[in-house]
Amino acid sequence: MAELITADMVIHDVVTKHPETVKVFHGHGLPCTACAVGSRESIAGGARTHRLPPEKLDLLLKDLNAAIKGEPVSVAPKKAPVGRGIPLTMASGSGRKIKHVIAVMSGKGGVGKSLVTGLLAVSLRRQGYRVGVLDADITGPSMARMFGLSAKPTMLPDNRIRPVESRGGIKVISMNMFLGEESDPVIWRGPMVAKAIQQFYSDVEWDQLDFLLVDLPPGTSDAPLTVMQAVVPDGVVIVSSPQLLATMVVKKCINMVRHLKGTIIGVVENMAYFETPSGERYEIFGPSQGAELVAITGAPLLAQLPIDPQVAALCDAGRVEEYESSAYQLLAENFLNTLKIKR
Ligand SMILES: Nc1ncnc2c1ncn2[C@@H]1O[C@H](COP(=O)(O)OP(=O)(O)OP(=O)(O)O)[C@@H](O)[C@H]1O
Repeated sequence: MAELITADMVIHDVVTKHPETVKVFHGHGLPCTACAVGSRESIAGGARTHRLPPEKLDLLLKDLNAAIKGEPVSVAPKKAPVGRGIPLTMASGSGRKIKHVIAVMSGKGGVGKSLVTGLLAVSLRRQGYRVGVLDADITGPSMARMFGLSAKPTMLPDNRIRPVESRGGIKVISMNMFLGEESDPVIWRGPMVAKAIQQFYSDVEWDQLDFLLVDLPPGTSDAPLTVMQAVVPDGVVIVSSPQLLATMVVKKCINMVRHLKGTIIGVVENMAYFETPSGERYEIFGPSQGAELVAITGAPLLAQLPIDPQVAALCDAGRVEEYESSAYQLLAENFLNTLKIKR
């Protein structure tokens, strides 16, 4: 028997499973599928928000159930607004194949988002999790280089894309993999960038993953907005450095996540100190701002990472997976504890 759509179901789950219902929602005056809130809102909640009387809610449910059976509906199925948060469906997805989509963000450039993304992926993979990395920094991608990947992604039937797998088994997709030369520039306006990110998420055959880590470019404009509204991550990790300026700009990013009703699962303070071989610590970029970040976000400090020339050298050489560090192990442990994940 076909599944029945009921008022308590989450809009995101309904449209993910039945994309044909997007137009029905919209036809009934509920633009929730184009809003980040729709990812957590029930149908009844959406109806309340948009002041739909009970009899109209009943009619909406009747039409939704008719639509999934291919039967006629009572409203003209309007075209839904695109690109403003309709949760994207995964490639060939019957149900959700990725358990956790986590965005790594910072308002400020160069604080080490990519490094944190890469090393968190490595630590999780070492613990046996199935991990993917989506490099959403379309114009300044770094993931292919960090993992030493020069192969091109394979095109599958139906124009889907198979990501490139690292030596350690991490699935990676990055714009550089599609360029003739690594140094070729990507000179695109915002909508093109947004489209590429959407394709990296929905047209890539990620298969079953425990974690898809999304490395975002700095700032609060097109790319982070696309990820927050269209991909709708389950959580966001904020990366900062102790510099006051970085912290100030990072606050903008925290406010953006809040504004879009995202969940900050933790903060990471990178470049927190430098430790000499004899164990002396120097706070090169000033005293830690970790406590302030915790106070602002209400989320735990997942790690304070040292400046380590070795990690920079390994990233440049495409050998990030060879890096060993207790600080990153702790980052992964705290991350998993925060999410309360068991293998
Ligand atoms: N803790 C660290 N120790 C040593 N080098 C680091 C550390 N963190 C980052 N780096 C180096 O600093 C540079 C910038 O780091 P990264 O690319 O990760 O920053 P980002 O925030 O992703 O930058 P962008 O704003 O360009 O996206 C890289 O060369 C990286 O290897």
